[in-house]
Amino acid sequence: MPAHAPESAPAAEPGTDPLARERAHLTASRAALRAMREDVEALDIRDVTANWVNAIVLQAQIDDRIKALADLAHTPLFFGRLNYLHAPGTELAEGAEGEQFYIGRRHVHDADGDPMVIDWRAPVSQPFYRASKADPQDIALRRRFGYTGGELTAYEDEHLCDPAEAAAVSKLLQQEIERPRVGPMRDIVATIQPEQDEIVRSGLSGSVCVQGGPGTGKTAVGLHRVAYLLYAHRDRLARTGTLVIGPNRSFLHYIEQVLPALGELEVKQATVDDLVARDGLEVRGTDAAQTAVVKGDARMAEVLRRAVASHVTRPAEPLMVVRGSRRWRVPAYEIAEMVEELQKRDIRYGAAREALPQRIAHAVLVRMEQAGEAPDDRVQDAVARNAAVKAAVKEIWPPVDPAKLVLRLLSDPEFLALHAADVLTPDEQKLLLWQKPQRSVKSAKWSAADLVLIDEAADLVERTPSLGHVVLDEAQDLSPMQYRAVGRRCTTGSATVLGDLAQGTTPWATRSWDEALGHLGKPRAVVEELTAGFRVPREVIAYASRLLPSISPGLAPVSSVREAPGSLRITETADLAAAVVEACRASLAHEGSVGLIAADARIPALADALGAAGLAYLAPGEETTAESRLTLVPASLAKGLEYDYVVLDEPAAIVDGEPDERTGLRRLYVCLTRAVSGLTTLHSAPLPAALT
Ligand SMILES: Nc1ncnc2c1ncn2[C@@H]1O[C@H](COP(=O)(O)OP(=O)(O)OP(=O)(O)O)[C@@H](O)[C@H]1O
Repeated sequence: MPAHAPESAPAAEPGTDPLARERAHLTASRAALRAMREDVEALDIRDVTANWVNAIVLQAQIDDRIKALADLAHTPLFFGRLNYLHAPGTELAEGAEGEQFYIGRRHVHDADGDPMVIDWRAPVSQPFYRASKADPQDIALRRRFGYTGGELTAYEDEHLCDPAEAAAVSKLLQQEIERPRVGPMRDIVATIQPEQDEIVRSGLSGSVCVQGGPGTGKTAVGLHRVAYLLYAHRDRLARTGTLVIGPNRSFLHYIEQVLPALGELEVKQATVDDLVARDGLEVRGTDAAQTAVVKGDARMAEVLRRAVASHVTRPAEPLMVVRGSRRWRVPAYEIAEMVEELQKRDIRYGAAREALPQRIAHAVLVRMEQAGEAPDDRVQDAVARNAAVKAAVKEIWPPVDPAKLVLRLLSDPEFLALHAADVLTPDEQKLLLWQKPQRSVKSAKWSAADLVLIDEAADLVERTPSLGHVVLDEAQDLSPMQYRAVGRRCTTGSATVLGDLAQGTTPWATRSWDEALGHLGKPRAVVEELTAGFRVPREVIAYASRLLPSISPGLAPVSSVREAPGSLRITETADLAAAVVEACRASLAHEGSVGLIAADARIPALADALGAAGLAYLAPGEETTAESRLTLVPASLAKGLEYDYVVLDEPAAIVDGEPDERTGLRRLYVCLTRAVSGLTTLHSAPLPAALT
């Protein structure tokens, strides 16, 4: 693959030097983008808006459009070029004229409407990511551009139909991966790999699950998939909405810039706890691991279903409805039939409760007609709202408050036993019950798992609205009940599930994707695997992979795309704190971000040591800047994050910080796989045996 990168760009005339020609196209594209923005800015909406509400809505849309058309100085407007052998869409006939397209983050056109830059998501851009020598997809030339600080400084060509040209690894891809990290996660549009692109562009109707080791690009792929789906199905998703779910705030903060950088401003982000949060209910309690496991077990859904359904009772008395001088009697058995029929239907408790008065009213109307009256719909509505009917419905099909229901299940052993018999063992029931029964919904010490139960109960009463697409990252840590909570938010939409079974660190961590997808309600989702690692250098991933046989025996190690000799250092030391401070200083001598990762319990001591040494540090989620590049990371928050250099403090303490050894080793695996350029492991206690 010929690469071209003049050290100092010669002042060549456009037309002679290819790089100068490309730069001229960049300048012209920038001017065209500016003109597009100015056109939008010049729009006068006074004549077209009928009222002030319209005007506000339209102006907001215009402002978003102006924002989306911003020319960001450090973001290349295009990063690739394709020369087609034939015009796309035409017959592949001899002599059909080829066309050339520049591929970039957004569509730019000139004053005549002709494209200067094509959106990376457009169908004609696809071969940029997928074409190969084996399958050139009608591409004669693929050109990748290299930028330095917003300047186009290099390009790299592949002649896909030239059998004489040897295939080679792209240097620009290598450089992009190794570019020092400062600030939040960035997009990978310029270098999406073929196997990643297949996931990014898979259709909206199907759900996809991606198993991939650390640094294989799962998060990146999930976010680019949302951007792609919004492009391909903009109207539908604008109506139904999209959501990205991540494990915690600092992770969400780390990824929050990626979609806006791709021009997508409307995607919501949340943790699972955010999804199930309810007004007025605070999480103030924690569960012991064993209890949380039972609360997160899918069998709880059956317990809740039975408990909700148990509120319906058989009518004991006939119903008397008085209208004017007439009395209408509906016998108990007839109401019982209505109740049974509603119970059999697949509708929510609340919807059935609303349907019952109408059924009763209908029975009354039939009697009126038999008596020679001619009642209309208004009469039926009036009967349905009649006080006697309302009272009967309240008795037979009372309203259920989801939080009160869960409060009762967790406080009242008899009520729990009634609904959990033959679902949960007596020991499991005991684990569920609060030591001290809680008195009110407001004052109860709800745990995170309790709120998931309340969410399930709420969905039994009233259907949860579904979004168009949900991306679920770090999915391996969810309990079955949490999968259900996510699943009911995409019942009519689709999901992208991302995770790594080896990184599961909760007591209920996912054992198999098939099982998890069943709980999510997407059993037919396709499971894809990503195996090429873009973050961790070969030496470091090989070291971390020694843990795989102990933590996830079936999984193959990640094969890193990068060789970085000297990237791994393991040192035993007597004075750990001093060695850690020194290692942080040494790492800071390099460009890029530095993460000091340690067992949660060791964080205060290390904070003191850094403070005493005059080393300023950030907490995860705080943005690294060129001035402030060191983050002190508790092991429990390291998941999903990455740093150019990682200093890892006392692996044994990280393992010991977890309730069991396997979880401890998994936590260690996560921590060992956060480094892009170098990992320094320091220990005074012996290293865990699985690592040596
Ligand atoms: N095709 C690519 N080109 C350039 N960089 C890439 C590519 N794919 C992934 N990366 C980079 O590799 C790093 C790891 O990606 P990402 O965080 O998405 O991996 P992950 O599989 O989610 O990792 P983890 O399991 O640790 O959460 C990121 O910096 C990402 O930008």
